Amino acid sequence: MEIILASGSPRRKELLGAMGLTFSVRTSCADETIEEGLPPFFVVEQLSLLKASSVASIVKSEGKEAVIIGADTIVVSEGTILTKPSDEEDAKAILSALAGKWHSVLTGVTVMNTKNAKSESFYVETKVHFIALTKEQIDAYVKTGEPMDKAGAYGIQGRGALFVDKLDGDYFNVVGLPVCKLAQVLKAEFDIDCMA
Ligand SMILES: Cc1cn([C@H]2C[C@H](O)[C@@H](COP(=O)(O)OP(=O)(O)OP(=O)(O)O)O2)c(=O)[nH]c1=O
Repeated sequence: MEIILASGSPRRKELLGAMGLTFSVRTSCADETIEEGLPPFFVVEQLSLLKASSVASIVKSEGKEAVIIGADTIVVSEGTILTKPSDEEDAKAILSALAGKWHSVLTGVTVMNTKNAKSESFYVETKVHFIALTKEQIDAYVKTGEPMDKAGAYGIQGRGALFVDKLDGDYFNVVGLPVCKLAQVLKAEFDIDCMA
């Protein structure tokens, strides 16, 4: 069965590749608007489901079958959901809110088999702590452009690593894909064994 990653994220492509799987990539055109007041874990699971379903309909309309993987990552700071910054000012405001505190990074994942309509959604939470940051440090980081396509306005895999002094959970979950949990779900529910 063909495996399709329903994501335009280069990080997710790299991580799924590192799991040893052969797959293709199709970008979803799902509407990622977040309804107010929903619990963050529900939001990420729903968005991952939307992304996977959107690609599943295209695959089905082409008369093909596949196992589709969709994912979504958000940052939660003091109960507020932070997605990608809308502009540089927003990125600065987000980073100021994260500085000197703990926040959570949640990635929701949906795996869907179009052949039998089996679908599994789950999420993984990683807690991340930032050191205190000065306005100058935040401005300099935003100038690099790194924050603009990332939830929470930082990339732990890049210069954003300089802000992180503590982490509790799966590092890869922060980068966009909880590879260990995903491998377990693929094996248990979809008979796809990454370790074979
Ligand atoms: C916190 C953090 C997020 N991110 C990224 C992971 C995700 O790509 C992105 C969150 O946006 P998403 O909407 O989850 O994903 P995306 O728009 O990049 O890709 P697609 O919807 O097509 O799957 O933030 C990092 O790369 N490093 C980090 O440290």
